Amino acid sequence: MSTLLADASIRLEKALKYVSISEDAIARLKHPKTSLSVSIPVRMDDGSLRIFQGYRVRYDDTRGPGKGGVRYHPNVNIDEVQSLAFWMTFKCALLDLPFGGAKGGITLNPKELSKQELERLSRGYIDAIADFIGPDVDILAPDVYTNDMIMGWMMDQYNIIQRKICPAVVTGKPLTMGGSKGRDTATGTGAFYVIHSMLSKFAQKPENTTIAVQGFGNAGSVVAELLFKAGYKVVAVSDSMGGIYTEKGLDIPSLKRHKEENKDIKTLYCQDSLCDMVEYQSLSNAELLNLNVDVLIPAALENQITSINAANIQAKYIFEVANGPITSEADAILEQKGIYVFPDILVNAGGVTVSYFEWVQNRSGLYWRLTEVNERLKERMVTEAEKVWIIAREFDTSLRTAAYIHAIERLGEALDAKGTRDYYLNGITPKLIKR
Ligand SMILES: NC(=O)C1=CN([C@@H]2O[C@H](COP(=O)(O)OP(=O)(O)OC[C@H]3O[C@@H](n4cnc5c(N)ncnc54)[C@H](O)[C@@H]3O)[C@@H](O)[C@H]2O)C=CC1
Ligand SMILES: O=C(O)CCC(=O)C(=O)O
Repeated sequence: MSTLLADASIRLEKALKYVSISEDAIARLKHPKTSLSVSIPVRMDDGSLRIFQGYRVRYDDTRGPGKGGVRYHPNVNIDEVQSLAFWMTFKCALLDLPFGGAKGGITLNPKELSKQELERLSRGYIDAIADFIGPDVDILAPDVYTNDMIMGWMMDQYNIIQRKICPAVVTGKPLTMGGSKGRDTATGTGAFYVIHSMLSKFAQKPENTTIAVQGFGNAGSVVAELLFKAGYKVVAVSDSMGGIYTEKGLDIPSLKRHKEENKDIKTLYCQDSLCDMVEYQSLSNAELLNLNVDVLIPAALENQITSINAANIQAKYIFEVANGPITSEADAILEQKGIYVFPDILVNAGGVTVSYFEWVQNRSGLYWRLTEVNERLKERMVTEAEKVWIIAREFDTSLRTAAYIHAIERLGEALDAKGTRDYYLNGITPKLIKR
């Protein structure tokens, strides 16, 4: 069984065949630059001491400081964090953001901790990694089961250690602490811009388009709501407890409100978890993936579509809002079936793009209106999606390979421009591999 990072690297290998890039740059792109593993002691509310395992990986920082979220989840491990940092590297290059790729995580189920325990843990994480982060070094942000409140604690802890105010060390903060308008909805909004513009290429009209969304958190619920408002028929959504389906289309704003009140999404339509089988059906996360819909949006976790279930997918288009929801083996099966897969490093890049805007605003001290943030976001997302589309047609590759080609060209150029000390010492020039 290959690791997640090994599987992620297969995408890099595929794209390398089409790109002029030096052997040195390729060698450097295959390994994370820094992988930090820390233990975080936390005093629990009952007086006991619990040690949590945390990570921060900086995969590459050639194009700028490391950038990436922090995940709190029971399955967090070093392989997952390295893969997520790998994806961040290519995502930032694809969107032409002046950042490298990084990611962090803590292995825990945050639902089992009190708010006070969560705050002590978040501050403890910053104590453990403070020497390895900073506005010009590596910048944090939210990811699965982390949010603006946690980002606020992290920024405050970093300020305490530095004895100065450093808002640009963390993005996705509360607005009152220097957060950007629109960061809370940026991942879903960016995904909506890509989906809407790409579906128009297939003359896919919103009112005739059925959509299923797996994952109803920060990313999934926002994209589902925007698609609903644009007239698309969102027929199924799910969260970690399972999902709900109706042929006539769900009322997404009501579902969102229901979920915000900490309720199971199924209970809006079903008194218990067993639904009235005529109009609404409850379904598992696995069943949602197999629905006969036009568009499938995985917006939860990685490895959801694998060699085991890829043959059952019926959607015509998949937009990856989650990071890494499809394995490389499944990619091949979906390609054979003629399914268009729009890759994570493009589709979910709205989050980091507005994080970049937040970092810029923190450093300039001048804050933007929401319309300004969203206009700039749309312009970047649609422009880079269009470039990916053109590259895929030019080289007759999948959209994923095209996205990697586009990102690697930018990364390779930066890696070679930087050079390495041995060139200066020996006068060697890097060998280019020509396509
Ligand atoms: N938050 C952000 O800015 C960004 C998030 N992403 C990616 O989007 C995905 C979702 O992240 P967020 O929405 O931020 O997280 P979140 O913590 O806000 O929501 C996660 C959602 O997934 C659901 N979920 C958890 N396990 C599940 C399972 N096994 N099956 C189905 N649903 C499940 C949860 O119930 C929740 O609704 C992740 O892959 C993340 O890396 C990507 C780019 C940026
Ligand atoms: O906003 C950011 O800096 C990173 C968001 C993130 O973790 C991701 O795109 O996967």
